[in-house]
Amino acid sequence: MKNVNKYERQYFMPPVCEYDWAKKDHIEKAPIWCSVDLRDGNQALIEPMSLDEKLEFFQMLVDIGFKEIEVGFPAASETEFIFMRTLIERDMIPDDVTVQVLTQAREHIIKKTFEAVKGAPHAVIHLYNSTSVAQREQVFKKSKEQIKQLAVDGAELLKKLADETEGDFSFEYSPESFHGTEVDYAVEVCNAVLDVWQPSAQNKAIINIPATVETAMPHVFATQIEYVSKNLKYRDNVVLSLHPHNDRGCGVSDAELGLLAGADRIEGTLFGNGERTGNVDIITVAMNMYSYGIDPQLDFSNMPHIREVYERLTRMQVNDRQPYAGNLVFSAFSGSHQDAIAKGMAWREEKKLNTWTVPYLPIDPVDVGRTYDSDVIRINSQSGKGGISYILKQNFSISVPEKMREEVGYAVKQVSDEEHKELSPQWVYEIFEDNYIHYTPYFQISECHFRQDDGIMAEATIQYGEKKTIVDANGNGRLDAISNTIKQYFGITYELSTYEEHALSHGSSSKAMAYVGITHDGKNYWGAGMDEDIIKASIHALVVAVNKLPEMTKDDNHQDDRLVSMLNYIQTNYQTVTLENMAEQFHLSEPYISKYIKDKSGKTFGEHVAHTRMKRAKTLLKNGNMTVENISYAVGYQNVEHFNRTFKKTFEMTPLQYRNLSRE
Ligand SMILES: CC(=O)SCCNC(=O)CCNC(=O)[C@H](O)C(C)(C)COP(=O)(O)OP(=O)(O)OC[C@H]1O[C@@H](n2cnc3c(N)ncnc32)[C@H](O)[C@@H]1OP(=O)(O)O
Ligand SMILES: CC(C)C(=O)C(=O)O
Repeated sequence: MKNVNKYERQYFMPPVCEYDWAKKDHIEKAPIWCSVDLRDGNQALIEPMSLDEKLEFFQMLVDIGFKEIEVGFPAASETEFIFMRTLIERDMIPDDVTVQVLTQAREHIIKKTFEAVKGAPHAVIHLYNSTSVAQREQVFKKSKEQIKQLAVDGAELLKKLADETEGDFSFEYSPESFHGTEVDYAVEVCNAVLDVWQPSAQNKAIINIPATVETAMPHVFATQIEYVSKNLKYRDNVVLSLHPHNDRGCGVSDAELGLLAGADRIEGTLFGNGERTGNVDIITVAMNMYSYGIDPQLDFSNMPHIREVYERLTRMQVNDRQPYAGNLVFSAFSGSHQDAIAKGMAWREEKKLNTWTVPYLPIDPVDVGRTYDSDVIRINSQSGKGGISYILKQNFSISVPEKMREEVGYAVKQVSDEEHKELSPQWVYEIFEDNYIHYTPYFQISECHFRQDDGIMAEATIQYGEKKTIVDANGNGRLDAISNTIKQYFGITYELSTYEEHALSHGSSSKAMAYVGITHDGKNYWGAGMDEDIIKASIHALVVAVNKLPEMTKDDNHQDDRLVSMLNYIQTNYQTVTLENMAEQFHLSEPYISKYIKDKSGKTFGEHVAHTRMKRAKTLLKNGNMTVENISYAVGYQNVEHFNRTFKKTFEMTPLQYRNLSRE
């Protein structure tokens, strides 16, 4: 950065530096909050708010619990003036709320301001003038004495007009551009203004220290504020207020350290709207206190609503990472965070904790109107088994067995990695379903009967392609007996290593969920089943797991190499495959291929093609960036109607219904 020599520090340390503020480790109580959204926030908008918009915003501030609201700069524009008049004339200011208006230290502006506040039940008239070296020299071209006199003249006029105007008024003074002002001089000007106003216990004055342009580090600001607090006259009758901006990105720290240093009041805005980088974000300061167990006396429990109103009326956008309010601020995508959150939530439930200690979540998202389901654990390629299992459990009541989680995790992550997409809970569920429930089996058990006979005797109908064989075997339980029929029939070995089941309470269904893990050659293979009948669910899970054994996919006796090649050919060429080009590829006749596939796999050539195309179409639909027509062509259907019908038949819904479901 070659221009660095152009810059030098633009702030002053106080003549005496004390650091009592540094000995305090927390803020003890909520300050007086003053929202300046309708003034400082509004003056910084590309398009300032209209009268109706200001009225709606005002109401929201009242609902949040603000007791002091700077409603505008009435001398600035007709809208500002009328807004103030409307609040008074329509009696819209609640008894416990004080409105505040800003004015420069110029006679005609002050007079116009008093016209605006005439009849106010109670209003603060906020006077400001810049005291900084730069503005004394460059803007006002006045000496220190003359600038002080400008403030004093303004203060006197305020006092005079307040006496003459109907209504109840108190005063605030800001030495604007405080950071560019010698600290003792700023205090001198404030004290001169206070000498005019003579604040009392019944009629306190507000001295507001603005970090108009934030040029100092927060600890410097705190040290300055401690000096101001200790050197202001009438201190007991003065409310010391801060008005931090955020040019260095430290507005919140300025406010917090300034409160430790003796300030009583904070002026700021929602979401930090305001000039340039904005004013201090009151939500963050308040919620930081909340996270320490201090009631901020402001209600942000419906943050999504506050955010919606704010975005609509200001036409600003709340950043995804905005503390306590952004879309992503409670979301964990990464595996270790998700794992810790899921365990922390389980711990909390198990121990019935009242205090919040869940790792990675500074506050309970529910307290600001967010939900665990859609906000906290979100799945992409950075996610892990803990988070993925949490999603399946929270959204679909699927409790993946501990030992199965890693494999499920990798299956889900892989899809996100390949698609470069976040996966919705519905998508995660479908991956689980495709891999463990709807896994296309080479064999099935189409029927089975049990009888008590030295343990359990199972009689299973094993269906392989068109062929059905009834096999008997004993076992020490029903699943074990069925497993033995399979082992016996196929001549394979494996160990039934995990079996878990639970009821599925999701939605209106009352199904049972079963998970089976088998071990073969030191490797685990998993399947899951869902059925009203728990034994059917268990058998299904077992059959899926066994179908995944390498023996079942490689052994010539059971899995024809030629069939595998044909099915692979269909999978790879699903867009264009026909019996004709398969016949050419395999040097066989079309009718032969057709019959061969049906006999060996139990499904027709057309069903295999449609199934593969539909699976691909489903992925493309979920990606959301292609039209249904284009997807239809992409997966090999020239006729969109035909595509729609096939999709509906396969998934019992139209492509559009599916797309909408995936977005939810
Ligand atoms: C840091 C802050 O946010 S301060 C608040 C800033 N907000 C706004 O300015 C928004 C509303 N402002 C306005 O609508 C207009 O500026 C008005 C109506 C207040 C004044 O309008 P105008 O007089 O037409 O213009 P402008 O603001 O440029 O006036 C500048 C003059 O005011 C003087 N001035 C500026 N601020 C002050 C002040 N606080 N006290 C006394 N004089 C001041 C300037 O020195 C300059 O004086 P000059 O005429 O001798 O050169
Ligand atoms: C008028 C004052 C308080 C102000 O807005 C500022 O200095 O930022």
